[in-house]
Amino acid sequence: MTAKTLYDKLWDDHLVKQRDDGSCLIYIDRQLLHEVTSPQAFEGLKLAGRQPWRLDANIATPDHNVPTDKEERTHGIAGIKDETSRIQVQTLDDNCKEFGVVEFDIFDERQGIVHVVGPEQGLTLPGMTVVCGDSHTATHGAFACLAHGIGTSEVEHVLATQCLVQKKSKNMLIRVNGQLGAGVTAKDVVLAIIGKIGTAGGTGYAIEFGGQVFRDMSMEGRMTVCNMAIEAGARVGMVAVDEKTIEYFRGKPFAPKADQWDAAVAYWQTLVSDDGAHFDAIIDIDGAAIEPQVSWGTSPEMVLPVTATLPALATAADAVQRNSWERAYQYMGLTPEAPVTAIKLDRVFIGSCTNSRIEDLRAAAAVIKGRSVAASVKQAMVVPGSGLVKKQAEAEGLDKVFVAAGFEWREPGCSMCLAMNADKLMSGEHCASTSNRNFEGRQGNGGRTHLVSPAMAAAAAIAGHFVDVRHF
Ligand SMILES: CC(C)[C@H](C(=O)O)[C@@H](O)C(=O)O
Ligand code: SF4
Repeated sequence: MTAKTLYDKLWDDHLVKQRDDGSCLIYIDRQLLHEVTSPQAFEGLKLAGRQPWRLDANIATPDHNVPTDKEERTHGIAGIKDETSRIQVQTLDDNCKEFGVVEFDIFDERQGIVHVVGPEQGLTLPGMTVVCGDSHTATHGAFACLAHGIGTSEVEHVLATQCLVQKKSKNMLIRVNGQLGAGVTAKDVVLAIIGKIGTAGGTGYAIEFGGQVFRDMSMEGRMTVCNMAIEAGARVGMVAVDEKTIEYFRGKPFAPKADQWDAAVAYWQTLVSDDGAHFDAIIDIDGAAIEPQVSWGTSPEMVLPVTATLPALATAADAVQRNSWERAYQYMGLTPEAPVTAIKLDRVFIGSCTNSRIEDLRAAAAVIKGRSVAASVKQAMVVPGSGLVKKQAEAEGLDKVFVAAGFEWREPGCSMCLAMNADKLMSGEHCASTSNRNFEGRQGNGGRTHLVSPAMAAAAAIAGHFVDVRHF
């Protein structure tokens, strides 16, 4: 039997049909739905007079447009001020009721960002194909799933047929060897990877993250890394199953129970790349050399260790890079060769599907405890990824740590990760953000995003500028 990669196994286990031109039909086990990319899909079903092919494979929750302000939130959908946002969330509610799709609605404590909610509920399980009309679906690959984002017409296709037309990607292995230093987290690992391979480095590949650093990493950390596989150009990021993966799902509401649990675990344990499996590309990185990272520009690959100075234009690899750096400097209002630690912050955002899980909030709170947000920082906010993360954090008293330091403690949603709700940057403002995208206007028109880990964002909030959290 030929040795297979994890990706090959997941692919082969779901392949329904392959055509001569290489296009394939794969079976989809789970579809997650949110309010932004599902309305036309449901509309398409209605027009064609179709029903979902396998209703219980779908699950929905509103996340992008929901207000995170406590007072606004008490009014439910009616509390959403922006009309388009309100209609989207209402439409998701209506469609779920009409078709019978289970929805964690705005009042449900299980509501949250789809990529936080899926694993938390055990709706995402090892070995599944998971899709969502959302590019950060790669997050679920942390559980050895074949998970990727799809477009709205594909959302409709999956609703109607439970299948998807796909072409197989090539296999890439990114190994981060050795051990991370203290204060260096999963977010720093993935930013360092993107800094090295670039935002096109993974194009055409399904990336498996391997090596000691990922074996040592928590499931939350693995999700953070896979979440940003898309920012490295790949649609898919994965980590092989180990004991941690299996333990994560024990007792989760939608995870298999009793006899089915043992059978599932037996299958899950096969979800690793075989010895000698062929990878089309292998990249090795020394984990010990990774420092806390800060993005300085308008692409995740414009990223540096916190100890660095911003690049001189003369060091650009070519004219294309020089131009993009020049433009980024202009947009970000920064000067070449200035130290990263000289970047001052107007706002701090701890949240998003990259870093809003309990471990992220604990890491931020550990830095913040007993300290206060700098007077020069206009707003610092913590937005838990789901109602259950919020509840857990409150049970641990983390909310009190945040509030005592001057942070706002918000309701779950995508929030300031993207300017689709009331949480936005003003033009020219610099934000230390634990999210995953930093292109122009991402967090609000003219807003300037710096991608960092929760611990680095927390330290920046206290200091008012970036600081090396390892010595803070
Ligand atoms: C709105 C949605 C389609 C989008 C995505 O696909 O990723 C959003 O979640 C994002 O992060 O930009
Ligand atoms: S938190 Fe941000 S990246 Fe994640 S799904 Fe929401 S908008 Fe997209």
